[in-house]
Amino acid sequence: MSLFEHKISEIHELLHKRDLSVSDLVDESFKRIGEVEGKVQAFLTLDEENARAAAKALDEKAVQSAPTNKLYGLPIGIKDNIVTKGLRTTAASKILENFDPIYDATVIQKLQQAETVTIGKLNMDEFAMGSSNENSGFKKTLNPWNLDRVPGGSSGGSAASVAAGEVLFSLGSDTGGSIRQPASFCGVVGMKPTYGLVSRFGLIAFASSLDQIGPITRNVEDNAFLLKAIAGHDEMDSTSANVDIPDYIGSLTGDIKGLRIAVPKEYLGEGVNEEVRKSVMDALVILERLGATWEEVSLPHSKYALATYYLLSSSEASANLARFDGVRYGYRTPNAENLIEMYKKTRAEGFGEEVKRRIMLGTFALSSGYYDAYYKKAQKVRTLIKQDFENVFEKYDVIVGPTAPTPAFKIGENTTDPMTMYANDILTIPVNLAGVPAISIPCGFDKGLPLGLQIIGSHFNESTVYKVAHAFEQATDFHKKQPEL
Ligand SMILES: NC(=O)C[C@H](N)C(=O)O
Repeated sequence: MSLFEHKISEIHELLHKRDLSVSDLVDESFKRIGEVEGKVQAFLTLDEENARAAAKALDEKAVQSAPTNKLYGLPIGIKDNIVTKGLRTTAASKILENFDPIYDATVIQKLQQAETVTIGKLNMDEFAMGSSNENSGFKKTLNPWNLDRVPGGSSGGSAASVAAGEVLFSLGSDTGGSIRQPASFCGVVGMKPTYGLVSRFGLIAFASSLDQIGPITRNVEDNAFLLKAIAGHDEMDSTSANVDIPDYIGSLTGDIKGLRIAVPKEYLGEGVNEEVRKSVMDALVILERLGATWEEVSLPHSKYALATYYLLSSSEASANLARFDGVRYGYRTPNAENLIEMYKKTRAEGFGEEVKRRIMLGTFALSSGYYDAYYKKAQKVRTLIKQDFENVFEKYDVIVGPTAPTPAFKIGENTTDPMTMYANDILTIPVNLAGVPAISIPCGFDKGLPLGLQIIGSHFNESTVYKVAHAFEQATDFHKKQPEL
């Protein structure tokens, strides 16, 4: 059995009793990477030398006093759009191929305080634009459950590395489903926190009003530990919320008797695969057995979510990505005659197809004459979508449905028409537009491919989301299955 099949609390216990060292954990990580990385391709950069040095230093420290910090010495992988000082950070884009940040993101500083060990940086869709990792500027990560399938995206490397046992846990980011959909495809637990709960300082911006960093783990308890470590107010992020961070672990105990679940009819309708629908219905039976009740509800504006998201996120991307101009960061074309040509060629050569598509879409939506018809209208619809959620949460504690309409699709299956790729986000996007928290946890399999259950909470109510997720996990075995690699 791999060390990483243990929960954080169990590993901590072993470290505390000195039955295990941090170097053992880091060895385990690199041993596994040596065995499976050739197949899975989850990492863009490995940081072996520093990871081993950090492990040694932590082991020496532990001789003086036994570690009390729960995350002490645990090997973590970081999505490559989160900046790490001196460690190459590319956002999977050629335009940042050789970019070494000069500072650490706030979440990285927090992990340093928690004394985790960074193993490396994980593959993703370029600038987080995509649902399959096929838009990475460097390579395709494959699904550990079936190497012909995508791992999901954009945090595909983050989900695949955890599922493959290369790291104990990872950080991803979620703008329209980028943590939850890959978690669903790879059979792991992924949490998109409430907008504002986790600092975005040092997250390479895609769509600033939607982006959130969150944890990907093998089980719900570990996820709660990691979120607790990275959440909290940060004056470096003006949208960071000043709220108390509850004891998520404490909230896992206790039952879900009397809990009221809403199941949106829009989330089980046309386009949702039969096995996916069945796994959600079976999950509801289990939740009922645990004492919860459920009713069908409507989120009537869901049908506008996809269009709203792709308008707003592309508009924000068109503004955010203006900074990649060959002057300030990264790549600069070697063959330009003048400044304007330098800008044009740098961006034409540095960005991939999907990124260019979104910049053009967003620039169009923001341009004078179209702004009111597209951008402004989308902002209004976003408010209606948010209100849909608020209405449901007046009467219900959580909303439950599938994470994605299908299990992991085949590599190349959705690449010819961007719309089919965008449609994969249909069940995750409304959550980002509303700013509420949601988790994906394993809830079944379809022909050997994992399926995810999405549990959505009201603003800053991660505790209730975790409690329901944990109760379901304790009553099922889906999270215990491992991919054979
Ligand atoms: N970034 C995300 O959350 C993923 C989404 N599929 C997108 O391409 O925008």
